Amino acid sequence: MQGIWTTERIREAEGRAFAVTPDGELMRRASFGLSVQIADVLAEHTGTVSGRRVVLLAGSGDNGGDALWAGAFLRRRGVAVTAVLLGSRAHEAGLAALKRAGGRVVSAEDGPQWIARADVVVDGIVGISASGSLRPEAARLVSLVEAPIVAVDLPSGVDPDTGAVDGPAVRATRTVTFGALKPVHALAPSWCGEVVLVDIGLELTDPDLQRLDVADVAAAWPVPGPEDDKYSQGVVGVAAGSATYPGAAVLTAGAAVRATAGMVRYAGHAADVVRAQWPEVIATGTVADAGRVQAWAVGPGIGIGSEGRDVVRYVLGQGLPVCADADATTIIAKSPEVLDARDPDTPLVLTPHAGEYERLMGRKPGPDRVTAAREAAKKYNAVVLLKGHVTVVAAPDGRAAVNTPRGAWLATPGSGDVLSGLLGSLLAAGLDPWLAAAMAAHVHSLAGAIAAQNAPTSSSALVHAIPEAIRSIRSLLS
Ligand SMILES: NC(=O)C1=CN([C@@H]2O[C@H](COP(=O)(O)OP(=O)(O)OC[C@H]3O[C@@H](n4cnc5c(N)ncnc54)[C@H](O)[C@@H]3O)[C@@H](O)[C@H]2O)[C@@H](O)CC1
Ligand SMILES: [K+]
Repeated sequence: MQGIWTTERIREAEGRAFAVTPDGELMRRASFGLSVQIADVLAEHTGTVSGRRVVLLAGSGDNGGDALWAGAFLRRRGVAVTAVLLGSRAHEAGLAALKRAGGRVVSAEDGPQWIARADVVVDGIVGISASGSLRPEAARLVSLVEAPIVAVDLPSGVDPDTGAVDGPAVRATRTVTFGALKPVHALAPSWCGEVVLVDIGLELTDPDLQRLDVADVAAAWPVPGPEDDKYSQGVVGVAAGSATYPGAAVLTAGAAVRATAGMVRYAGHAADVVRAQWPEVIATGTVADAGRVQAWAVGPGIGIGSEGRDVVRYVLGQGLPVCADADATTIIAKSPEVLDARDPDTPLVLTPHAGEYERLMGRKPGPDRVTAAREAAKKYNAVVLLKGHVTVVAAPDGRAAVNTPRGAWLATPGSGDVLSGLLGSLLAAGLDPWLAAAMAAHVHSLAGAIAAQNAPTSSSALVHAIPEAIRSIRSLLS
């Protein structure tokens, strides 16, 4: 697991580190690491370091200080460094160091001509003390940049704790952060670019947010043992689709088939179509006839009428883990009494997108999606997987995981049905529901990247890419 800490926790850790390190030492570590990364981006984009031109956009706080000190280090490698000072003042020691090293310092007014000739621009405008979007002067200079941007700690203008952007912000090629990952790095990947973590010796435990490593998914993925048969690995029940919309049934059941070696049962009006597509699925007309399962994936395409409501109520009443997706979420939002059928100790995973979230909670998720997911998890005593470009998975006990996607190809019809089938199969295997949801999101986005390979894809292709995704994850173990 990768840990991610809020800026408040980072400040506390910095406070503890300050107390035991000589004055200026943390900034020296940070800015030296930063200078190495700036040189690396220079080399990557121009082929050389010495003789190249770097412009530092330096705000008045320590983020600007990091940039100015990094500029001083780059001077030693023969880089022409120009600092453009923003705000009322500059970090004094950093400014002095840059000047001593032979760096040029100019006002914001003179910035444009230097920015026009820069090979790399460094965003040292604001760091973890930022609030709101870029101020007009900074926004104007940033809009002129054509060179790659290296962001110091985080891209300025993006909220450090939520990743939200509500005005001008920096879009970085690379973000060099210090000590630990902050929420912005996981929640705003398209603004951060590649994120590089420089160790400055902060000590942090109990992360506020987590992100699964490939190794975590590999280690926890259920694998049949020699004693297992088709039942013992967990039988997944899929209640999805309708006679008019059989596609959701085929995709949800198909994802379950591809994600597990165990048995998949289907119940609903699309039984014939499901059987034709997936002969290995045991398909029946109703959930009551489905036979024994260890978990249910319910909802995609079942409709939100009384029949759908009866299906959701039945499934919730079985004392088994349930992934309630799509129409099932809307049914739960509109008729919360269906939840009375549920034993509160049995795992429930809700998988709303923003619109379904609004139905469940009576308000939009808003810019702080992690808090939004946590609040819904508390209210429903369920794991909530809040869909979006970045997926957030929160548990009622406060655990939260983020899945940072690879590209945006997954925004394709039926993609959610696939996630539902994946999640159902992990619940049937007996995994902790929060971990199951985070793992399903991880494999889903990897399968999406495999299916897409930088071109549009479809949910059917996504289903077929699931084994390849699992294989590539598990190959880490061999
Ligand atoms: N504290 C530490 O131990 C370390 C901090 N480091 C750096 O210090 C940074 C934090 O520095 P500071 O706390 O001085 O603050 P920042 O440099 O993040 O911000 C400076 C000031 O800018 C103002 N401001 C807020 N939002 C703004 C906006 N949108 N536009 C313009 N101005 C805005 C605020 O008055 C704020 O205090 C970190 O992000 C990191 O880069 C590193 O040197 C590593 C060590
Ligand atoms: K910055």
